[in-house]
Amino acid sequence: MRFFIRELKVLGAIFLSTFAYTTFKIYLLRRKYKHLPGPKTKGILEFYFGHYFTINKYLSQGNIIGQLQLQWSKEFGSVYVYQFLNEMVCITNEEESIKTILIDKNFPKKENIYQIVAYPFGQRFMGKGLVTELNYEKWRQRRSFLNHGFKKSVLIESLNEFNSKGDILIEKLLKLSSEDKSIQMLNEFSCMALDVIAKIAFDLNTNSINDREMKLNKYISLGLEAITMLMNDPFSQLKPSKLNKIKEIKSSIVKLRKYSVEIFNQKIKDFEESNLASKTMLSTLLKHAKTSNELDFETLIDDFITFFIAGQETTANALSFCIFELGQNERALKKLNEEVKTVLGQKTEITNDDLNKLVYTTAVFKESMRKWPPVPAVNRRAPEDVLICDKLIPKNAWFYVPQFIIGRNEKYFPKPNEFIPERFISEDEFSKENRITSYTYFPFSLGPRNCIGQNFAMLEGRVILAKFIQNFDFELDPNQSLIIDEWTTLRPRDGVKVYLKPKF
Ligand code: HEM
Repeated sequence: MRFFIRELKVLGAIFLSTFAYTTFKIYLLRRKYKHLPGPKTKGILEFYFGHYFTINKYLSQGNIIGQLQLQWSKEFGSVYVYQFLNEMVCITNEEESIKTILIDKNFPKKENIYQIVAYPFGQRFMGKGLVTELNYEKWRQRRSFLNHGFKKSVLIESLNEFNSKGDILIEKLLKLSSEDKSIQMLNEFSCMALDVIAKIAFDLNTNSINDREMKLNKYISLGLEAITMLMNDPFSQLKPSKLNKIKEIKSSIVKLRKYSVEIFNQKIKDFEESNLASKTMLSTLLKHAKTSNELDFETLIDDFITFFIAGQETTANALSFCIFELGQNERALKKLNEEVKTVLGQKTEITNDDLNKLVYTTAVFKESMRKWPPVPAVNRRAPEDVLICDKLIPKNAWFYVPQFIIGRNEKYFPKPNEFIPERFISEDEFSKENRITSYTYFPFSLGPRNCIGQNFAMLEGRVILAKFIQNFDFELDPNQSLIIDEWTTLRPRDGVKVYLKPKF
């Protein structure tokens, strides 16, 4: 009994000292950021947890975090901070500050956030792939040899592949449209985008557009859901209500890896037989792996998975948002229809010349990424003190760099909640009222760690949007919610359901 009491005392002492230490650390943290504006915390609970409860309540009401941050931005100005558990999140919506963080200082990615992306719930997901590689030297080496394949001039050679996957999608939509049911466009775009990246990057014929059993989409979605769950609520792992979901997610990530290893091994065999003559991204990776001691098999799989995820989700969401907005904006849809009819008529093979003429189509794609940037923010850490909007931000601050919020800053984008593609057309008067620069509009991020696939996405997005408009009239199904979810990427909750009417 006496032994038990002694144990209890020791445990009590450990608990008390941990509690005192945590309290002191949080007190110091809050003091360091006291000079900065931002929503204040109330009471003892918020002293420890910051705005954790406010944020989770807000999200549970069907909102995305960007909307709350946007409200705070309007209230607290161009730079502000809020506490989230034991960290301070620093948000700025000023052009100059974006330049400082992403270009001039080129602050590194915030380690613990990208660690979640790499290993959600401890499962290797993107691992040390290009998005989540935090070792600058290793990343730089890989990025520099991969860059070539993503140059516009190189990708234009693959326009036929974008066209042919687009045609398969149109065929499928034609069939579905005869069934007199509404069609969920996000689903269809996701399958198409998966097939495009599989073919162009890895010379793989996944045919998920026509293969309902293709599981890759589901595995990827669940992995992304895991990341968002952990970012919004690091305690989700401890909540019994989430246990089944987490089990499903973990098993899905394991299956994704297993599937990737299988196809990757098959591809390696094919490539060895063809002496790595192909010019796809996969052969570039394999060639590099042969000459570099750094790149092991698991990292190759990480990159394989990374390119599937980064190349599929984002583009599919961007395209779905185009349909989402066009379905609610008759005027823009009419103009787009007219342009596509004039430039393309009934031709099926879209060339680079056609794309140059599809000015309004390009503007629609860009405007939809302004309102709904598929990647709504990137996370950086300041390894040194830095002046942002004349305010001193302390070393190690967490910068949440929000494409979503800047895209809705009235100073740069008048009528920010309206969908007005003309703001991206330099000849249009309205574009002059906007201030669109690399630092106010950056859906693909900025600086050395910007999106390697942006040319790819711009080609794919415009080809597919133009083909869709060329072939169909459509109406949004009124029986759907227009709520937007954030699963790392932004996505329409009901996937944009439409009724299609073929034009020909
Ligand atoms: C509309 C489509 C797309 C959007 C909005 C988008 C956006 C972004 C953003 C914001 C980043 C920076 C992420 C960060 O710093 O955390 C990024 C990185 C990346 N994206 Fe994209 N992306 C798109 C399409 C693509 C495509 C089609 C590919 C591949 C073919 C791709 C591959 C990548 C990769 C590999 C990175 C990491 C680059 C690096 O760190 O070196 N993305 N993308």
